[in-house]
Amino acid sequence: MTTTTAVRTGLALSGVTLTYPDGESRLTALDDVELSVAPGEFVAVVGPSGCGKSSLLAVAATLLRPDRGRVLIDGVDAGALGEQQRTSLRRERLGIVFQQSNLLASLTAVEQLLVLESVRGRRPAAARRRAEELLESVGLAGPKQLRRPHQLSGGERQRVNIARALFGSPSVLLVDEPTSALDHERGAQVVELLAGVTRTHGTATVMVTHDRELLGRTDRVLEMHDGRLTAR
Ligand SMILES: Nc1ncnc2c1ncn2[C@@H]1O[C@H](COP(=O)(O)OP(=O)(O)OP(=O)(O)O)[C@@H](O)[C@H]1O
Repeated sequence: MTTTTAVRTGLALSGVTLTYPDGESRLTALDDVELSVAPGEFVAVVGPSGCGKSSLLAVAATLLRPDRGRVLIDGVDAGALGEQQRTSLRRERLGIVFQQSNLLASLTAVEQLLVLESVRGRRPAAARRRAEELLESVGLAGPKQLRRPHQLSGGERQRVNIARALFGSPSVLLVDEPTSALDHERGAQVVELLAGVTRTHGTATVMVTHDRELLGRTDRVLEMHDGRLTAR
């Protein structure tokens, strides 16, 4: 099955509950979570350590199956899909930016974007052009595109991460603590960039953070406490 025909409607979680084994009992990491993010909307989720933010992203990314509830990506119910179809859904519809910039040490910035290209089957020259344009759009132009991760700053590496997440034209962008390794000014620039790409690429963007000073550029802020999500 291919999911490419689905219309872009963004991300919707309804009644999502996730538990982990915890000795004899189970720990509830997500408790009846409702979340709906439209295309072009930038939503922040804040909350203390251990409240369930990473679990929320993992479920939204279809990497973890919830005990109960539904996860819809562009209206496609991830729970109804087999493993292979979920992998396709993820590849075609989701962009994920992790906390650590998990770039491959031996590859240049432009190669980080192209590394998955053989899977997608775009023509090499067109793919390279797109990679260069995307890197430029996140503020990495010219020779910096040919640098390896250790030759880039933390903020620049995070920009490569964001460009890489956008490479497959995702409709949902999931971002985990993108500023945790950055000082305030660079963190603010990365959030500004995420606000910009949300508009220009029309992604339904969810950013998890504990840095409350960076929330001014988001459309909506949700609070997470003990696995429960509420509007602020
Ligand atoms: N694989 C696991 N097995 C058991 N319990 C887990 C597992 N992963 C997370 N937890 C627990 O689930 C709860 C939510 O964890 P989660 O990592 O989602 O929180 P978080 O808000 O992302 O925390 P942080 O801000 O510290 O990264 C915590 O109590 C955590 O200890």
